[in-house]
Amino acid sequence: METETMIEIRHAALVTNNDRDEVVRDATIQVKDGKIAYAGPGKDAPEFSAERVIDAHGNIVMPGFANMHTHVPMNLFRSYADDLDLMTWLNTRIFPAEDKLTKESAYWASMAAMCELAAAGVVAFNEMYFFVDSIARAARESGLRGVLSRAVVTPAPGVGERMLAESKELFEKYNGQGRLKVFLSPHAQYTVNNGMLEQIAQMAEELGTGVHMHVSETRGEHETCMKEQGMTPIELCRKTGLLGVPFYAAHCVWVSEHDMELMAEFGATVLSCPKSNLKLASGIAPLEKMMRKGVRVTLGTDGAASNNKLSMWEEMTYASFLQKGTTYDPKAMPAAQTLKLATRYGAEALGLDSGIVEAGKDADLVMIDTAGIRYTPDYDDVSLLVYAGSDADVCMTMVGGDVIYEDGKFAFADIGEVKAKLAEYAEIMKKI
Ligand SMILES: N[C@@H](CCSC[C@H]1O[C@@H](n2cnc3c(=O)[nH]cnc32)[C@H](O)[C@@H]1O)C(=O)O
Ligand SMILES: [Zn+2]
Repeated sequence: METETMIEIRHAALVTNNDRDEVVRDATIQVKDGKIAYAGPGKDAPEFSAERVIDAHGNIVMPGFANMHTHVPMNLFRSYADDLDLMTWLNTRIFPAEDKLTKESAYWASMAAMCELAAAGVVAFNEMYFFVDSIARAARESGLRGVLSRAVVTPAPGVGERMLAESKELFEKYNGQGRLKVFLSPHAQYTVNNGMLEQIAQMAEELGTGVHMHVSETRGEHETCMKEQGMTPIELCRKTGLLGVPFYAAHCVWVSEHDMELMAEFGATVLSCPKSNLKLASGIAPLEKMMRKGVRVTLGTDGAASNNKLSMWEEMTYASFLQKGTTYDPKAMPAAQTLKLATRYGAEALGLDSGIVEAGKDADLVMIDTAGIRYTPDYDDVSLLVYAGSDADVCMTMVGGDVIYEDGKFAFADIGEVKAKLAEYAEIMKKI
């Protein structure tokens, strides 16, 4: 990867994403050693001996997205199984296809996802899957920040223990290496027994790491858990100790008032995937209510087989509009708050030092090309981004000061090769 240590971006419209939601016109952003050295009015910028100057000529610079729930190798399964509910989708189509995955195919599918994420302005992703070595390899090559986790399931005695041991090895191998971190991951309440949930909570406590889990995704999950365990999945997470460690709960569509209070009390993070929840007909998560109760809410896409795009732009639109539409309150999830859910709140939840564009932060930035007709006229840049923006507008993605994507080109991948590999592996899936 070609890297310059000192880059200066001039004449940008800077969406800082700070507490005051400041937008700075004709801004200069100076990047040195992976960090933002200066971000503010161009006229006040200090002298800077840049190795590269980017003339942003009015383009928007904003913090990159944190995609908080992904299964990146599932890029191989896009359009493979549509129009099914979660359980039918998993049991009849996805699990059999996953049996045919290999280290190599999982790597190339992850590479495809890295390209899709980088080109759409994502700087960090929070991942749950298996073939974690393949994912780590793709993530490292891409330069994206990745929080990886090995999903644990307990279909038969001994299986979960083996997967948990593997999770610990992965933690030792990758956590804190470069831009990678490692969490633990019970797949879901309906695939993991209570004893294993307790073991995972204990190990997370010992390792000092987080836990990423699918929680209360469907009505069936909620009802079965109530019937069999006499409590909700979130209440079970408290009972087994999972809420006592940094806890990252994907979906949370079927949550009770008490669940929301528990999540607020324990500081859990909700990873909402509004599009995936709609496509699998799981429902709509009550984000507005959760936020009013003090729960930290962030956004993710889920995998390419249930979305079917890894677009944080679309998640922002769906998240905001669904809350407005279901609460009958147009003030619900306004643009600036929605942008924070998709960027800063995720970065903060993952312990990253980005999500705001200001001096001292890591330079995890994206540049938005404002030449398109949708950016004219320009009354409000944040509104334009959230309500009118899209993947295609991203013209540059920078992580830790490294430009990993620019004007259709990837610093880390030959897109033709990635596409050819996926086409080849798809032939195997077609035979199932
Ligand atoms: N069965 C694997 C471990 C599971 S990886 C994570 C799993 O989550 C599945 N998955 C993807 N999206 C969702 C979702 O929205 N809800 C529940 N599971 C999902 C995905 O297909 C994958 O099987 C093994 O043998 O090691
Ligand atoms: Zn998922």
